[in-house]
Amino acid sequence: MTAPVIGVLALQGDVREHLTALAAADAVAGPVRRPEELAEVDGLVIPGGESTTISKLAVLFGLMEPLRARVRAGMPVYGTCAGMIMLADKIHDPRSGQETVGGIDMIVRRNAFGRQNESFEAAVDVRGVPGEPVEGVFIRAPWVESVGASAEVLAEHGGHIVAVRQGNALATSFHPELTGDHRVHRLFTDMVRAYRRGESL
Ligand SMILES: NC(=O)CC[C@H](N)C(=O)O
Repeated sequence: MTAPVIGVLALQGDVREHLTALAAADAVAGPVRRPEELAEVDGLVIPGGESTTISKLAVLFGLMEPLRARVRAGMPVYGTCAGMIMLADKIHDPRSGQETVGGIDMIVRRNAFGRQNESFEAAVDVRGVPGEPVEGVFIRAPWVESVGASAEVLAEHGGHIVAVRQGNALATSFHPELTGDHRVHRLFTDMVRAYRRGESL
């Protein structure tokens, strides 16, 4: 079977790092900015960045509804940090009025680990990633306050949930695309390969 085609939502954020990591995990990777580009990919990464900006631009570019539709229809999607926030059915701070794509029954708290200058790295054991713990890079990172019954917690740090999967949707508070360790991207590309084979996720 040919390599899976995986898009990176390229509205704002660390798009290039994800493109590199996906290519290293044997996917054909390209940026997605328009609904027609979204229609052509087998899976999508939503990068880290600023989730309020990504959300506003997704609405502006006419991508929010197509994104929701494809995630609902089963397309594999992986969100890091701001991308994790985009995949949350609910954001903790209801004042924000920030729209999300949703897909994971979880409540996410933005900037929960503190400000930019409180960013840190920590070893994180991620279920489904074989071998050594993953080096987790946390940059103004969210954590997950709570998950619903259908969401599976894959990792915790300091008593807080930092990685979650629900069927076709995967999310991490941290940024594996910044470390040169592509095991989490490999986990995701394996999900995309399974989806292309018609397996249910
Ligand atoms: N590194 C990141 O993606 C930070 C996420 C950012 N704090 C947000 O709320 O969007």
